[in-house]
Amino acid sequence: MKKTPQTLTIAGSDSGGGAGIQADLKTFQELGVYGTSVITAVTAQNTTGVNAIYPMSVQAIQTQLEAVGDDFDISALKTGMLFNPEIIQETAKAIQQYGWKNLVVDPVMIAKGGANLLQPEAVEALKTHLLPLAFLVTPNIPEAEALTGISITDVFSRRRAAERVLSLGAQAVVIKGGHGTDPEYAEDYFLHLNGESAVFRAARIATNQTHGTGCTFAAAVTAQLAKGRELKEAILTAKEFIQAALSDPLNIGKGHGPTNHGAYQMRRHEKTEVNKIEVFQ
Ligand SMILES: Nc1ncnc2c1ncn2[C@@H]1O[C@H](COP(=O)(O)OP(=O)(O)O)[C@@H](O)[C@H]1O
Ligand SMILES: Cc1ncc(COP(=O)(O)O)c(N)n1
Repeated sequence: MKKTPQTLTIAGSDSGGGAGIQADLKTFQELGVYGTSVITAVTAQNTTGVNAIYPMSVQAIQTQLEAVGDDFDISALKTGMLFNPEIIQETAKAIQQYGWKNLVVDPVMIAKGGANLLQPEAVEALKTHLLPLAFLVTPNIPEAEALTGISITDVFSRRRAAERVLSLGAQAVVIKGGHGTDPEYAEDYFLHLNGESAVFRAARIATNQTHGTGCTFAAAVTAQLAKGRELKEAILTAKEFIQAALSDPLNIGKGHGPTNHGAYQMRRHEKTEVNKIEVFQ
């Protein structure tokens, strides 16, 4: 009997439903994989900001990881908000113990409203314990700068930062361009340890409905990897998914609204064109 691909997200809960665990599970569902979750922290959050963060105890995280690891065949997984060094270490330990492959590390650091979702002292733990296990790391521009100490101002510094991330032990990196200054395009830069590189370019959409874009993008890559897609193909689908999710806004909340997780499948169903993604090798 054919089994549904099973995935795992290890991340924080967003009570507003647009980012974190909630965004990941919605994305998994939309892309046809089964999603499990380990909650690292509960945030009291909505589209206007993060009001409070309640990290889970290491024991609560360990037992969730065990519950998932002992029962499910995880084909791909992602990490999001990990908050502190202890949670990062526990997560890395379980990934190694269960031999989970296809790890997508979204090195979540700061929420759009400015709240710290990773303690500053945890950046080192992320570099030491988690990046060496990563099949793909998906930093946005400020996260890539924090991981590498390189200020990204042009395509050359972007390449150097990507190389530096790979030197920390990850197999591949995508530096996402949502925070870039180009008014026309949102460009994501891919670099693999085997030397392959690519630029995924989409038309920049003028919107403030961007809450959870990074989580959604990484979850979409994870879902596609779980289905056995090749890495660059998985990234292209993720880019199409986020482009559709940004193109059909839900207009929910008073601040940075969530993206529309249902838009990609809706557009495929209705055969509506999504803004084309250009890929430059
Ligand atoms: N305004 C936008 N228009 C089109 N794509 C965007 C826009 N903002 C972000 N993206 C895309 O969404 C994904 C998440 O990127 P980014 O916003 O940089 O991450 P994060 O949410 O982690 O800060 C990337 O593929 C990026 O190119
Ligand atoms: C629990 C949680 N995890 C992650 C994010 C980052 O969201 P974004 O994808 O917009 O960077 C968030 N705001 N809340």
